[in-house]
Amino acid sequence: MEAAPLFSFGVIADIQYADAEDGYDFGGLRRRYYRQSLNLLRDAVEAWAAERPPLAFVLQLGDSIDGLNARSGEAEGALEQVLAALGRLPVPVHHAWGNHEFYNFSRARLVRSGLNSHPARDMADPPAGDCQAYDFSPAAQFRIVVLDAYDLSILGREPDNPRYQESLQLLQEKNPNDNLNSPTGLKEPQFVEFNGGFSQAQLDWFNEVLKFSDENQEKVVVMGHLPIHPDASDRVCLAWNYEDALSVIHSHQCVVCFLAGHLHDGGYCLDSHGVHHLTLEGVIETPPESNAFGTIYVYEDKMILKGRGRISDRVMHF
Ligand SMILES: Nc1ccn([C@@H]2O[C@H](COP(=O)(O)OP(=O)(O)OC[C@H](O)CO)[C@@H](O)[C@H]2O)c(=O)n1
Repeated sequence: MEAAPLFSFGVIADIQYADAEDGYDFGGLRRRYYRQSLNLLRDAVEAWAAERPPLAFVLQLGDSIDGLNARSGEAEGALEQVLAALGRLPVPVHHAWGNHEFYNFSRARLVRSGLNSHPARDMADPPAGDCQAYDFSPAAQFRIVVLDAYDLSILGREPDNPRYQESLQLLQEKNPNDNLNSPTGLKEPQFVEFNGGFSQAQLDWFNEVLKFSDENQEKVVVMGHLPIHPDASDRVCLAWNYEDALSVIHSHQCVVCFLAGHLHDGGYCLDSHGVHHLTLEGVIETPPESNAFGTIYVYEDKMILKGRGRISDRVMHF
């Protein structure tokens, strides 16, 4: 029998709840179960809450409610429902922010919402007060880093904000299409409005966290809404400057796994530096009779993912 894990945690991505009839993705091929996604979340919470020993925390990888809510004026109510479901867990939930958070809320609103899981700020944090990037240590010699993949973005900030202007300039340099959500004809197809990237300030902070972890022989799991490895994603769903994030990770020894959402079909690769990149299947495109969540059991030398529904079991050695 397997020895007891050091700790375990839940993972879930792209719930995209809305009290709306089923629809389809932009391509018209994949069904989106907007209303049912809340029931799948509740089932996930029930399964996690029953686990013994209890989980240490849950990672919610972003896009908790769908952009449809902004159009129907139901964003606050939809978020309340999702947070109430997660609130039944007796453990902390750490939230990444995705594009659908920004279709519904400004960054300023998110900072004051239940999706702000950032602990009390200290001097080592990234400079921008509205950046959802932080780290914590759930157990000796392990660290979790939450990254904000929309720190560079035209979503979530007012046009008079300098970060918005910097992001718009970069996006327009890379994407000459009239519709900035369209990747048609792009050499770097990730440069679309529904993605974003990491500011230099965030990358510098990330580098310092990983330096500390290297020096203290810690293993690090990183999470963010957008995937950063082309073999764990289609090229359209990657973070704008995914290569910069990868360079930071690869200049250190400590990172063992990068968890992301956004690509609802999911993906996985083990990269050339031994880092596991796991992109989780999205709840929103999961039929009501299935599900898409998992529990990760952490050991000294591996993580074992027990997937439910569309998410496969996986052993990730390090
Ligand atoms: N080729 C495209 C794709 C999308 N759009 C528009 O962009 C907005 C966001 O798209 P949406 O599918 O809602 O984003 P998700 O985060 O749910 O999914 C991301 C990946 O596609 C999942 O695999 C929306 O307004 C689309 O209409 C576009 O114009 N052109």
